[in-house]
Amino acid sequence: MSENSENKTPHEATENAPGARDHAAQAGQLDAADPLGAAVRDRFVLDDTVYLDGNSLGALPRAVPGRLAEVISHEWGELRIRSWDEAGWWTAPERIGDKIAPLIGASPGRVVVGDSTSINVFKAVVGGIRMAGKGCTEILVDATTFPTDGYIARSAARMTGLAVRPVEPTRIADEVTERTALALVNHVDYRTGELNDLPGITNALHSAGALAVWDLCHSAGALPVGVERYGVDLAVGCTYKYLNGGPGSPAYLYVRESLQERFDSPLPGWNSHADPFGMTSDYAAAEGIVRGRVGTPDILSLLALETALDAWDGVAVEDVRTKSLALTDFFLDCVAAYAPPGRVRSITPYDHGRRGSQVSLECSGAAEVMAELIRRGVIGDFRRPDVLRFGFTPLYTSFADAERAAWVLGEVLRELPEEDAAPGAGG
Ligand SMILES: Cc1ncc(COP(=O)(O)O)c(C=O)c1O
Ligand SMILES: Nc1c(O)cccc1C(=O)C[C@H](N)C(=O)O
Repeated sequence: MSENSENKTPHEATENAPGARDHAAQAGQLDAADPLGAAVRDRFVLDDTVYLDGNSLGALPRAVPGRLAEVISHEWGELRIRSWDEAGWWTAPERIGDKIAPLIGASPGRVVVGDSTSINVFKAVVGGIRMAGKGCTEILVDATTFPTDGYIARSAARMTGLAVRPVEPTRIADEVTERTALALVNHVDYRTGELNDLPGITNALHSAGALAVWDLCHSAGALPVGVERYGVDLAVGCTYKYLNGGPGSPAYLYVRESLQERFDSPLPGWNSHADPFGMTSDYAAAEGIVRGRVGTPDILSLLALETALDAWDGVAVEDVRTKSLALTDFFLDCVAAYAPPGRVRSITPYDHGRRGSQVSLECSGAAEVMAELIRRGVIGDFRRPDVLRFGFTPLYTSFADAERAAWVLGEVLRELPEEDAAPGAGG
């Protein structure tokens, strides 16, 4: 595999002869030796395109359509209202939370599934502020965050009378003060694929008396998170990326066990009530992670997610991480070999300790280049102004996919001369 990829950058490549597809044989060897390999890949519906957009929408697990058909025809069609009890609909948010828990390093009873990530950010930030000390006057927000977290955090701060200070993740340890209630940080940067230092940042926040709130959207299912091991206080994440739950599948909220009793949800809907069918006008929060619930769960999406998570049977997230790093190393090597020198530059760190499971390449005319890649069957995505994003989902991405994507990228870059590729074009 790429022993010295950390010293090599795509723009240093010198060999670009079209036809010198010299990494293809290596891809075959790596796939043959891959312990996740074809059997796990076969759990997904794939076609002959190279799908490198699982960091935005994961592929469809093969078992989901049949399960959904059964839920619709039997549980909804025949059992109807009885399914809330008889088919376990009512308890699905906690049950499926327990299925996600091991993937992020949590014990049972710490994760509840429901609502969107944006809504869970709101619950976590306001809930965190309500647990913070009286003298706190501000929250810190990852300056590079996916926008929704920033928008929600600013609104939450406005509602609670606190200030918001955007801080680069690497600066949080220096910027946190005794007046900081919490910091909201993305574990992996959606744009660059950079992995932020969750243990170090969490520790620094705790040393200053602040809570650590993590957005795991781009890390859960791609690498071990270790929420309990590192003492994370609150975390949120989506399930439609590396967890393959489907478009708009419900998100999750993690609350550290020792904080659950103090977790005062800003959205105390009836599903989080200690006695929801008491239908009383007074609110009494349920015990435990149930208090992270709001209203009626989105059962069809929830149950699709539950079956999607079966694709993890027998798979260790540590093995997924090993393959993810091998895939991204190999892709960077292939890009170095196949792309015309100087046309792309990786903005994803080469250092394994700082890399998530995607490779982002800065490229002039990126919108046009990605459109052409997609036309040729290589599906990544584009983020303005000039970033090509390639997400690697170790459960189903093969080394052959990585090689083919880099090869087609090389072809496209040779055919679209740089001067024709307007920087920042498209949206
Ligand atoms: C880091 C991060 N947070 C939040 C979101 C979005 O959350 P929601 O599912 O609420 O749209 C995304 C992606 O869409 C994301 O990448
Ligand atoms: N959630 C998405 C959607 O509903 C439509 C299109 C894309 C998305 C995404 O997830 C974007 C993604 N979070 C990103 O990293 O850019």
